[in-house]
Amino acid sequence: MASEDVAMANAGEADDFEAKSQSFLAWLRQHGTTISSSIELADLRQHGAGRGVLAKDDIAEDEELFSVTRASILTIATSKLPARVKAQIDDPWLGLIAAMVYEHQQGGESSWKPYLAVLPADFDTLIFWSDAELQSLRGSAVVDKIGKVSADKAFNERVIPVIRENAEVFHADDMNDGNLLALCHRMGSTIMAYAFDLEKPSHSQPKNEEDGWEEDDEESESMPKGMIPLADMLNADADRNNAKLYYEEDKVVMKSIQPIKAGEEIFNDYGPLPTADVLRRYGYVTSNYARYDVVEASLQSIKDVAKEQMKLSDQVLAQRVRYLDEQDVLDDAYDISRSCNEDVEVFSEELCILLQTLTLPEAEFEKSVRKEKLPKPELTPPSAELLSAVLRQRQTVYSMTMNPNGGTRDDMETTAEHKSAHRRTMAQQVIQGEQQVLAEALAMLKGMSGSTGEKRKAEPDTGAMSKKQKG
Ligand SMILES: C[S@@+](CC[C@H](N)C(=O)[O-])C[C@H]1O[C@@H](n2cnc3c(N)ncnc32)[C@H](O)[C@@H]1O
Repeated sequence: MASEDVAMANAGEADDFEAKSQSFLAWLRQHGTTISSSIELADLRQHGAGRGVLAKDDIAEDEELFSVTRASILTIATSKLPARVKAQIDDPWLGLIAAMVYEHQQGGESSWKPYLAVLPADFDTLIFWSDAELQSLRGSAVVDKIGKVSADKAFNERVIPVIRENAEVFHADDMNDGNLLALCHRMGSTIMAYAFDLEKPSHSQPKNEEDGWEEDDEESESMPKGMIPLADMLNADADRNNAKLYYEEDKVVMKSIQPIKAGEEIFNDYGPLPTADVLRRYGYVTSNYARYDVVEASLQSIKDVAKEQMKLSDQVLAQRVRYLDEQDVLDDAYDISRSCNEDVEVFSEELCILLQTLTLPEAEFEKSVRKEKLPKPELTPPSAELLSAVLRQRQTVYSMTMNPNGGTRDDMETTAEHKSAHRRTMAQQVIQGEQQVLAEALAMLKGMSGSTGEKRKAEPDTGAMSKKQKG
């Protein structure tokens, strides 16, 4: 939504918004939260960013901004959900969903009521998009990562039956399965955008100190999850991250990691996410994350183009792919990154090995197999040409329904129409970002292959390398 629309839509609840913030702050203090007098919880709806935390005074590096007691973090362990019900759900993420559904259903009886009142009830995360809205993201691999089907299966099979079985505990007697599923979606999306993976106190150091980013998905899935009041009121900005959460024995502490000027916003670190994933997980887009944008090239698309371009028989293609699988270097899909992203290669080593393997002359491939060696992770002219063809084909898959007015029209009347238009505008930004990735990658490949776009026969390895591999 444009900021005026957000302001208009929110005008009616202005007082309510502020009253909720105040009662949340009072609740935090009652529960042992300490808050530096140099920061404030602010209304950033004019900027389309809900609540956020601002510096009121200049803040030095490594200054404590606030601390939250472990007991006020909402987890499956701290929730008042009866132990016998907790024992029925053994997954950290589903457990927290059940705990949040329980606390939400307790209404005024919940110890977290003033906190739950500042959490959103409405989301723009992709799980809530209609099929028509998702069409505007066609081409982006993010559409296949939403996971609605598997989430619904988990809710329907592992959470809702537990709620039904304990309907009295959950005050869910008069709720049908549709209402319960909607509540699971709401809590699941809240967790995705707000929850933290809780580290053990003994670490007493920032999340994943090694590189400052979040741990990978697999590691993250098994960690206990918790909703940390106030810590989750920090917005994010890939370019201006200035705060970090530290885990101590009986509290968590947010500290500045660089000097912050009075009036500046305090940002937490959401990780090096492509714009598409910021939209999927957090329901908004910003150009700040564009340097992390990627385009996925699937193994299948590479095989299809190789078959056509290199004139490989099915048998040869299968033999080469099998060899890479046996060597454990085969992926289902390969990310193409941007050269301005210093953290990764534009073309990964695994992708280069695949392309090399597919373009090697037969005798060289057989030699590699005999010696049990993989081709070097380099881009030779033939492999650069193969990749160019893959990426040119990839360009054609994207949704082409660009809206020159940025999604909004004068004749839009309902909130639903505005919401849908806003979502399509965000989708456009994702698609444009991915097309930029493709355009840059193709320009780089042109330099490597000297390609005119015409097909060339496979040539022996001449050792051309991608920009970053050289460095
Ligand atoms: C952890 S919460 C941060 C607090 C949130 N603004 C609120 O009012 O509750 C994450 C959510 O904040 C919003 N958000 C975070 N960073 C943002 C930004 N830079 N611009 C706009 N919205 C942002 C997104 O809606 C996201 O899902």
